[in-house]
Amino acid sequence: MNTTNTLDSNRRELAVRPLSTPRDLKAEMPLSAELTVQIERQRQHIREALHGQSDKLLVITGPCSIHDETAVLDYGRRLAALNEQLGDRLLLVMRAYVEKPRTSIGWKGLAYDPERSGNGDMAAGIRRSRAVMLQLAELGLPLATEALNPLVMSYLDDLISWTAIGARTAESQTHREMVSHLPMPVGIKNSTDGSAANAVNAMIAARHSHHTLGVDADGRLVMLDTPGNPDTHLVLRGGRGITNYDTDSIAAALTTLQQGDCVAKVLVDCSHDNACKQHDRQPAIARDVVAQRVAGNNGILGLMLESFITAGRQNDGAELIYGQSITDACIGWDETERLLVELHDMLAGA
Ligand SMILES: O=C[C@H](O)[C@H](O)COP(=O)(O)O
Ligand SMILES: C=C(OP(=O)(O)O)C(=O)O
Repeated sequence: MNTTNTLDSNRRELAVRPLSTPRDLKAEMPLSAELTVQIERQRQHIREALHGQSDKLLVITGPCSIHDETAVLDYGRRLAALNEQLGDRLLLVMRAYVEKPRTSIGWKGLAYDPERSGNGDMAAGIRRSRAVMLQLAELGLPLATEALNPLVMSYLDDLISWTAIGARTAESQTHREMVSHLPMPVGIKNSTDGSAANAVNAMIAARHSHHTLGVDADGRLVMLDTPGNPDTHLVLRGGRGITNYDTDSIAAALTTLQQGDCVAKVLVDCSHDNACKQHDRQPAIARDVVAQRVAGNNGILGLMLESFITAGRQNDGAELIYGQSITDACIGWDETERLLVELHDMLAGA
């Protein structure tokens, strides 16, 4: 599978490296019958929170990106243990992000370049992504990821309970068509300029059926008739340095959603522009959002945290600090644990 063909092109040399089909990789690393049931149940729990049939607060937490599977599994074990204690009020979902959208260029994630050498190796990257997600799911955790390349998602979709469409892709027709056939709830982020309009248009587009081009499980080009996805919601992540988690911004977002006849629920991303890219602002934002919810704002579905074992971020290199992000800065585990316990206590007053 690591053959490299060089094809002639009128314009430039194109290297083509064949990959396993989604069917073959899934057969090599299959979900057990128990895991299949677990993941469908976890998706259903999120749908219930989304459609007001459960009052659990959805909390999506975990590293900005996966670069070290050992540290990510360590985080997953800690989160799974905490879930035992907090799962009656919090619906904890772990971020398992293997694709990173970049503002311009940069490491694009485990699925693309698992050794971070710059050479890329998607055969190994997608295999390692599926392997680590499978191990995380076996800990009993529901998983969240960002769907960036629809073909990457076709290797991983059965493992995921919640998917994000990022700020940079919410306006893309390809992504909207993909959401319309993803089998799980999907959060769509406001654009990097802070506007929610693209995300709301994406929700409207994604709940409809589409005729589009796709690739089937055996890698054949096919035309897809998608069913439409009724389980989408808005994610507020701020934009251009301006936050949008305050009561007025959330009220405005809920009005925009109602005008588009969309599910009037928002999830607040406490990181990114809401934290002005300062990871240690996240806890105060999370407390503020949960206080709004406890005060009666049921339009708040939940929140997202960028969190890992060691706080902060580091540049990639030979000697890396264990459990620290090499993409966006995260809060550390001790603070995450304290915060989640505190949010759980706050919800006792809801
Ligand atoms: O969440 C991660 C980053 O904010 C996103 O991937 C963009 O990163 P960049 O601006 O460093 O490219
Ligand atoms: C890239 C991310 O977010 P955004 O699309 O909001 O920048 C992320 O959550 O990793």
